[in-house]
Amino acid sequence: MGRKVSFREKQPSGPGRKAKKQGDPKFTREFLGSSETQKLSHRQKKRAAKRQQKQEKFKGKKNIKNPQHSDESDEDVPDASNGVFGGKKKKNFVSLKPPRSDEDEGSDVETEEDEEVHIGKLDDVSGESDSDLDDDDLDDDEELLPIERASKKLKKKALVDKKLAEEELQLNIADQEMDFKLPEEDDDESMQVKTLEEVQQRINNIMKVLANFKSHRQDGKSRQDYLDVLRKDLCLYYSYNDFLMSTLMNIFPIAELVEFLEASETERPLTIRTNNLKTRRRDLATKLIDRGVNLDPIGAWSKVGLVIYSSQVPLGATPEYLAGLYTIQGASSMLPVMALAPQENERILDMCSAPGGKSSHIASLMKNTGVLVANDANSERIKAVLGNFHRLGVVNSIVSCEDGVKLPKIMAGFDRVLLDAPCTGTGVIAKDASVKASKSPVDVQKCYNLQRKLILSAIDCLSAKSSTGGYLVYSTCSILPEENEWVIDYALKKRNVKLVPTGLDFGVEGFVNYREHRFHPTMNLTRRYYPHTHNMDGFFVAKLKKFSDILPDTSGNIDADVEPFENTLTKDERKELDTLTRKIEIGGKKVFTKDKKQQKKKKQHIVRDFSKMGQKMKDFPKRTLPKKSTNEKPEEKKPPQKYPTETKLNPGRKPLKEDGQKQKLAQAMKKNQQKNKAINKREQMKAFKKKKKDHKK
Ligand SMILES: C[S@@+](CC[C@H](N)C(=O)[O-])C[C@H]1O[C@@H](n2cnc3c(N)ncnc32)[C@H](O)[C@@H]1O
Repeated sequence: MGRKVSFREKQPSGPGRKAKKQGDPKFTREFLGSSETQKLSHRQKKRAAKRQQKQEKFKGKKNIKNPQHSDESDEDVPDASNGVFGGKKKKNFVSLKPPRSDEDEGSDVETEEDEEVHIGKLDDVSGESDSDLDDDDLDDDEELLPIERASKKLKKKALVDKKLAEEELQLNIADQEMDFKLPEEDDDESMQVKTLEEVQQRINNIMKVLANFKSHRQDGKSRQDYLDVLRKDLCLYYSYNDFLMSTLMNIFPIAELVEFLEASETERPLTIRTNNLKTRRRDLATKLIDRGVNLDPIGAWSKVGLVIYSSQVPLGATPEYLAGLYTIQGASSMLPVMALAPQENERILDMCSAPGGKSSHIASLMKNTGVLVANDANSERIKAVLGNFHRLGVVNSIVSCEDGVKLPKIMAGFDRVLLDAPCTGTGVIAKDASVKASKSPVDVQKCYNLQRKLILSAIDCLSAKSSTGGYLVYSTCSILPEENEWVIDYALKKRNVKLVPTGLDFGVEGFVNYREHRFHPTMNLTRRYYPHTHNMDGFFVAKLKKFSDILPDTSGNIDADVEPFENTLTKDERKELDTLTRKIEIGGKKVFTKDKKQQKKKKQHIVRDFSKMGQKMKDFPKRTLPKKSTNEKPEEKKPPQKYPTETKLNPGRKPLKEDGQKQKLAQAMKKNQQKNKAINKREQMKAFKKKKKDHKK
C-alpha cells in the first residue's frame, strides 16, 4: 500500500515565489491618522453602530442625572465612529467618570454614578456585544479565525466569571459567618427551609459554629441547641428518622458523621471472590478480562477478591459464574471468614448461613475436607445455600434448617463456629435505603436480644478441648454498638470465653467506652469497618476463644440484662416494648420486669473486677451446671426417703379406699409370712426329732 511515486520531472508553473510581484504596503490606522477613512467590514459596521447607540443612551442618562457635567462626559466618550476606542477597558471606565466637584462629594449622585460605572463593568463581563472587547483585542481578533475568536472570548468570559463567583462566594461566606442565627425551635417559620440547598447551607453553618464553638456561638445558645437543629436538618437532608440519626450522632463526631452519611448514599464497588475449589484468581482474571471486564485485585489483604470497575457483560450470568469459578460477594463479607481461619479436616458450624456466601468461602478454605454444617432458620433462604453449594462444588457440608438457639441440644463439639448474626443492617444503608427511616428502638432491641441468645448457643456448640480451634467469630453488618460490642460484652460475662485478635490487619478498633457503657478492656481487639473509611459495607468482626465448658459466676453481673434504650423510649414505644418483652425471655427469666430493676438497685454495691475473672474460673469445681447464686441458701441434705409420710405430703388428705385395701393386704401378707415361719419351724422340729430317733436305732 502507499502512494504511487511519480518520477516524471515537473515543469515550474510560474515565475517562483521570490520573483512574484510584491503587493502595495499596508499601513495601520494609527499610522495613517484618524482622518483616513477605512472601509469597515459588515460586522465592524454593526459593532460601531451598537457602540454609538450605547454612548448616546449613556449621554442621555448623564444629562438627566448630572446636567452640569454633560459636556465633559461628551468629550470623555471616545469617538467610536471609526470603530476604535481611545484606550483599554479600564481606562474607558475611568474616562466615563465625570470629574468630581466639591459639591458632589458624598452626594447621592456620586454613588449613583459609581453604580453606573459598575454596571458598565458587568455588561462588559457578560460579553454580550463585541464592543466590550478593547482595541488591541479587536485588532488581534481580526487576524484570528472566527472559531479562534469565539474561543478566546469564551476563555476570557470564563476567567472573569470565575473571579466574580469567587468574590461572591467569599462575600456570602463572610455574610453567613457574621449573620448566622440559630432558628428558634418554637418558631415554625424560621425552622422551615424552602430548598435542600438552604438545609445544606444551614448544616454547614452549624458545623462551622460547632467546630469553633467559643468564638462563633450565639449568645444564649448552648451546644445542645445547635445539635438539635443539626439533627433535624440532617434527618431532612438525608431522609433518616430521628432515632437512627441521634444514634449515629452518638457513634461519630459530627464531621465524620457527615462523611458516613455521604458514603452511605452511594453503593460500594462491585467485588467478586474467586472460588479456589475450582480455579485460581489469576486464571479467572484472565478469562474475565477476555470477556471485557475491567478489574483489579481487591487489595493486598485478600488473595481471592477482585474489584470490578466496569463490565460489558452482567457478572451474575457469565459462563464462569455459572460454572462456579467465582461468586459475587462484598469485600467486607470476606473478613469474618478470614478471621475464622478455617483449617482442613476440622468440624465447623456456620450458624446463620443463608444464602451461603461465607459458608462457601469456609468450604473453599477447608479444601472440601472435614465437615461443614451450614445452618439457617429460614427454610426459604436455605434453598439458596443448596443452590450455591452445587454451583461452587462444595461437597463437605451438611445443610440444616434449625433455630440456632436450639442447636447446642442437637449438635455440639465444633472446632470453629461462625455466627454472622441477623441485624438491623445499618452498615449497608447504601444497599437498602429503607433502613434509614424504618428502624426503631424496638427493632434494635429485638435484634440484640436474639443476637445474645445466638451467641451463647454458638459458644455452647464449640468444643473447648478442640486441639486446633475452639474459636467463635461473631459478625454483623450493623454499626450499632448495641448489636456488637454490647453483645460480645454479654457473652464474656456469661461464658468462659476471651477475645483474641481477629488477625485482620486493618479496621477501626471496637469501642471500649460508648455513652454510659464501659465494656471489657479487651474490646479493642474487635474490628469495625465503615463505608467512608474503608470503602466497604459497614461491618463488625470479633473473635472469641472458648477455654472451658464451666460457666462463670454471673450473680455479680448487675448490668447483664439492662437495656440502654429504656431511658430513651417514648411512652408508646415503652408500652410496645413492655408487651414485647413480656414474651421474650433470656435464660428463662423475663427481662425488663420491675423486680429486675429493684434487684439491680440492690446489687449496685457489687464491684466487678475483670482481671480476677480468669482466676475465679480456675478455682471453680469441675462441673457443667451453672453455679447457683451465693445469695441462695444451699439445700439441706436429707436422708433418702422412698415413701414420704402422708402428713408431709398433704396433711389434710383423707384416707382413700385403696389405702385401706393396701393395709389389709399388707397385714394378711404379714400373717401369712408369720404362719409360714411357724410352719417352717414346726416342720424343722419334726425333721429334727425324726433324725434323733433314727440315730438311736
Ligand atoms: C446476615 S444473614 C447471614 C448471611 C450469611 N452468613 C452469608 O454470608 O451469606 C443472617 C441470617 O440469619 C438467619 N437467622 C435469623 N434468625 C436465626 C436463628 N434464630 N437461627 C438461625 N438463623 C437465623 C436469617 O435467616 C439470615 O439468613
